[in-house]
Amino acid sequence: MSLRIEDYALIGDTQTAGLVGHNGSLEWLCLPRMDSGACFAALLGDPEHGQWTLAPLGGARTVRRGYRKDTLVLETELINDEGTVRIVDCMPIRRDNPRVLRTVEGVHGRVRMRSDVRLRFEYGHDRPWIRTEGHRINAIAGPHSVILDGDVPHRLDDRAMCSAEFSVGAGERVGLRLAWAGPRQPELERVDIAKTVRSTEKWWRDWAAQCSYDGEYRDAVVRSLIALKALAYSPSGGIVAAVTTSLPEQLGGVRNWDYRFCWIRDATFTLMALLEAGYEREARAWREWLLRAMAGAPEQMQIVYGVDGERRLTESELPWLPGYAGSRPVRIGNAASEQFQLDVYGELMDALHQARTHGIPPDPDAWQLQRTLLDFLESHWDDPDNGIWEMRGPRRHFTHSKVMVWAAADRAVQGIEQFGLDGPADRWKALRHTIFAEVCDKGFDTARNTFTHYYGSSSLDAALLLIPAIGFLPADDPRMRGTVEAVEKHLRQDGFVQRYTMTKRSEELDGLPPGEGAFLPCTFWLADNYILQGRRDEGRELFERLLDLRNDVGLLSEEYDTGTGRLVGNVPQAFSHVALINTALNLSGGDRGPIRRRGGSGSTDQDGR
Ligand SMILES: OC[C@H]1O[C@H](O[C@H]2O[C@H](CO)[C@@H](O)[C@H](O)[C@H]2O)[C@H](O)[C@@H](O)[C@@H]1O
Repeated sequence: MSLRIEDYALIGDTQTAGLVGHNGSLEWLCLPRMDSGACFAALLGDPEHGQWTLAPLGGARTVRRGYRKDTLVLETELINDEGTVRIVDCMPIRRDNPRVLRTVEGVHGRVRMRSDVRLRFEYGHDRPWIRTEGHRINAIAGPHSVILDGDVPHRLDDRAMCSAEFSVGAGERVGLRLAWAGPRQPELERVDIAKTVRSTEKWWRDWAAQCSYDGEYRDAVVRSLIALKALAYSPSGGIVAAVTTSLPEQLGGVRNWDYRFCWIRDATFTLMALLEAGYEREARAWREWLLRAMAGAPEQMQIVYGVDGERRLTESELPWLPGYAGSRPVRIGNAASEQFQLDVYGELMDALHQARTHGIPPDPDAWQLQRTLLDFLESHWDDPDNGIWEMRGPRRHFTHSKVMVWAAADRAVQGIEQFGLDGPADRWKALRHTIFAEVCDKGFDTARNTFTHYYGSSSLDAALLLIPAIGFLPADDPRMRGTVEAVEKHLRQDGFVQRYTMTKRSEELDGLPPGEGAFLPCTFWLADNYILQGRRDEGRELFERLLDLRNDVGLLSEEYDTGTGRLVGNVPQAFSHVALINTALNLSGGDRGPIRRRGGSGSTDQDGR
């Protein structure tokens, strides 16, 4: 039986990441990069697909679990009749090889422990050749070579499982290390595990200390920032949407996607939250990643890239994996990479505009890129697209997509007016005005007093809750109030918001059978609208309900299944943590919250100019 998605905690080294269950079992680990094949994939299958269990012999229950304050160093305390142990898990920030360090500390009594390591490369498909070299195990298959060593030796059995039994008494410590090396890398040196855990802890604390937010939700905000930092691939500055693939949006369903890639949209949202919280270095690194990834012809711009800017993210299925809770297919790669999504241009222009506003020194290449994008948009803004929700059905004129092209034109105009950049201001103003008028005409249903999902439709889209944040219309505009009411009435489920109207007919729209959880970022956006409308108490109440959905270590996935009361979808999800940070800052910031500053710059076309 799989653990629940909320039973997992994250460890990572800002280049790759793993998930540890509340029972001390490491069930997901991709080496050497976040998007590499997993060597532990039990999360999407069973122990034979790769897993490292570390637990008291004969069972135990978890008494406490949490990260050491302001770090990504995880502690899991387990108890049984013999006593209590604490497992400390982390991945040191990488200088050379990716490593997982697992330390068992005796807290009370003397506890007999067992470590079982099943290394299976390529998502549980490849059983490696495993050799014992003294105290060390070495598992090799193709490009992978993993060593397992530490204070106690593991022995290999005939089922390719490496096991160790040992005991720890109060005050004693046993350290274990798993490290990846490429095929031609030199012999790995032994490390002082305790010292390395301490330096990892310090690294995260120093990073968290840079956070400029010190409001009432500081702990939740810092935990989310740490999750985002773990999603940023440090060698390039790319930011992945989540560290997992194929955790289902509906338990047992088919909406299972690979999120270990850098969506321009998710990454720009992430960047803005990092900027708001004082992390400028990450913002610069992301801009560099972006310029490299997007270099070339604008018509070839993708909506999602690999962590190093790779373009080919071919989607395929892994038929040997039964999927999380039987949710098939398990997919790697993502066909959304071939989609056309207009909103991305607006998000990108907005992110670069916010970077300027925050005083990040301008980069001439970045402005040149923006000019090229605007040229492209001038002749393509009225093409149908796949939209923010990456619809796999026919392309349409999504209202949110057009609003975001308006945002692209608006930020370009602001670049000229506020920062003295060079460009055809009158042409871009005219474009902005044309789009504004068209959206208000074709994307708004006057009879129902709401913006609609796509031109001429009667269905709804929670992405339109972003309109005030973007600055297209203020939150107290009657059309926006009407849209919020419609979302409350038709897209809410037990208080949480679904992305868009989902009926049997909507299968034609997204190309998938209906059924998924409430989308957590959309629910945060509803809270933002309450705050902007002056309904602060409702905003706070909804925000605190969302905070309660975090698991015991403060992590959120993408969606929440209100029926079963469980988190669903990939985890930890950047989109959800970004939205959490923004709403916390909006609640604490009063008139200076990010949403006001971002959308309320007064450059809008509200009067239809
Ligand atoms: O619902 C179908 C689509 O679902 C995924 O996209 C979602 O996740 C993306 C990454 O967080 C996000 O940018 C997008 O807005 C979401 O709809 C999936 O990646 C797509 O392939 C799929 O078509």
